[in-house]
Amino acid sequence: MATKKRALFIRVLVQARPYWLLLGVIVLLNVLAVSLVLLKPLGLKILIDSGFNHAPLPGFIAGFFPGGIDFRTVVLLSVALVMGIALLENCYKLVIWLLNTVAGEKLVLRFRSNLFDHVQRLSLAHHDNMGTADALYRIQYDAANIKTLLIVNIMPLITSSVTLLAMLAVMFSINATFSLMLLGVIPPLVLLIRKSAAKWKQQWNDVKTSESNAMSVMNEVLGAIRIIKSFGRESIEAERFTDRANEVVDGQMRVARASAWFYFVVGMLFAIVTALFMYVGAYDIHNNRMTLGELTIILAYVAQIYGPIDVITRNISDIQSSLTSIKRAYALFDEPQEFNAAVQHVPCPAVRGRFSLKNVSFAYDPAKTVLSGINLELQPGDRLGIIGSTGSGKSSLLSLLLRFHDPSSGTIQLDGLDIHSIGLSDYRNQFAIVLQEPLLLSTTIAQNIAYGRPEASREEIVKAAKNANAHEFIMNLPAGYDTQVGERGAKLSGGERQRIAIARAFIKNAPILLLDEPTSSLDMHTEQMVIEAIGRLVEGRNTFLVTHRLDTLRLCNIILHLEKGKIVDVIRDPAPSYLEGKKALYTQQLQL
Ligand SMILES: Nc1ncnc2c1ncn2[C@@H]1O[C@H](COP(=O)(O)OP(=O)(O)OP(=O)(O)O)[C@@H](O)[C@H]1O
Repeated sequence: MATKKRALFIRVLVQARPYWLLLGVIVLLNVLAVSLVLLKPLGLKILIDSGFNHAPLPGFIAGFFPGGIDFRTVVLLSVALVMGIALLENCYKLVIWLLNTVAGEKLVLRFRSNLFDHVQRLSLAHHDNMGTADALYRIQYDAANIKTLLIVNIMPLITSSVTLLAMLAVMFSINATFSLMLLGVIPPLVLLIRKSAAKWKQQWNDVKTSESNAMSVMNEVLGAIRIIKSFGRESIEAERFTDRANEVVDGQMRVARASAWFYFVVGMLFAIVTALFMYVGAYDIHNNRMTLGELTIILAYVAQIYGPIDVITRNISDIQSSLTSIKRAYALFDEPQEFNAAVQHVPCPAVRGRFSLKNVSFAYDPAKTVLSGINLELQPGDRLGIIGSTGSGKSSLLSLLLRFHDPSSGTIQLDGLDIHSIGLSDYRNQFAIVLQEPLLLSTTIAQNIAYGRPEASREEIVKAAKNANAHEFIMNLPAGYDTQVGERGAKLSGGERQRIAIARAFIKNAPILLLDEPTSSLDMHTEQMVIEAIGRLVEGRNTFLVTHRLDTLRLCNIILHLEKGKIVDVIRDPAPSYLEGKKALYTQQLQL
């Protein structure tokens, strides 16, 4: 195993640490179960040798019958041995199967949970770049390969290796020539299995591709059925589907032919070995070099030996593909989290709200500056309205305040402390946010409102909803506060979702408020209700409000105008004429 693979394997073992004992028990049971496999033909051997040919019983059984044994007892003993071994073997299988399931599922659960937890803590820049599908695939499918590797690949590999070695050892003790002959068959058999496995894999992939081609024809046709009908193309599309479906049949036939040939060759190989052993064995028995019972054991092992060889060969190559998937899952683990645990952070002191931005610049991509040279001083209780045309950097400024991203240069201070020196979750806890598209979770209205403070009482939830002008519509819903909002709040209107988001901000009671276009997707009537609720919410809190609606700006005492990432002006306590001027400018821009 290359060094990298070995390092990865060690990482997997460390990840599996809480289950080492369980995995150890499974290995032990598997190895013990091998002795039962070996003992399987013993009953038959005793029946043949001691029942019919009057040979003495094997030493470890003879001790139980000091006075000798009659034919009837030998028969009963053989039958009892066959039954007893089968019973034990199946009990073992049952226990091992259950333990494998417990260990496998727990391994996956722990790995997935750790990975999920880690992914949530990756920077927003990472999520923006990678998207969600890739992370989802790695957590859902790649991580599950930890079970495949340890339980499906390695456990059977250990068991089969021990079984194979033990069978060869027993055979060797009975007849060295036979075991050496069998050893000679193993290398070509391994080669044959490896070559065939690679070929089958490719053929199965081809079958899957043909199947998905046939499916896509169906999908396309049923999705565009009106056009198909209007052009009268039904028969041609049916032919197109049949052509693709025929490729599936051809592919399946190729797999079937290859498998049939493989099993024919393997079957013949073992028939030749069995015939050879019978031929040589017959003379050995005739010349008293071996008993018939011993030959029976050897032939039984020959019949069983293909299983372990097959398992070992296939699993060695499957381990490679499991490790490749696990590597992808670990690659996600190795992405640095946004919070650097190595840096000592101070707890956030009680927020007074003095924000100071000094020469702050920022770029998502070094080639394009989004904010540059931002200088701003805010006093406790200030309500800052941020305006500017689309793409001017308003939301990016909020992202910097929330530490979703870090400035490329410059500093942001809160009450004299660099915000990067404050513990991240402690810092973010000082904020409540309301976005243009509020994100609700698929639980009840009450749980959504109490999201930032799950311990809130029902009275507090109702009070927050009343403050957010939401109580009335909530009470009109069939289950009131216990109504399920559906995925992302799909069962509620935009205005209702927004008021829930405002209630959520009320209940969090954070000293700093960020609002990003909270009213821009609402109709006029709803907007008025939301503005009224926001008016109550901003009282006594440091507020950053991004908006295109200049009416909403009347709630603010400072206006910051951004264009192309730079400050155009910052006006404290603007006169109504200033706002009117900005309104005129915006109307002009919109007309353009
Ligand atoms: N995650 C991102 N990655 C790269 N570029 C981004 C990202 N988010 C925004 N930008 C770019 O940064 C610039 C500023 O975007 P930002 O969203 O801050 O503007 P905005 O003033 O809030 O615009 P709008 O009013 O349309 O919401 C834009 O050019 C935008 O394309």
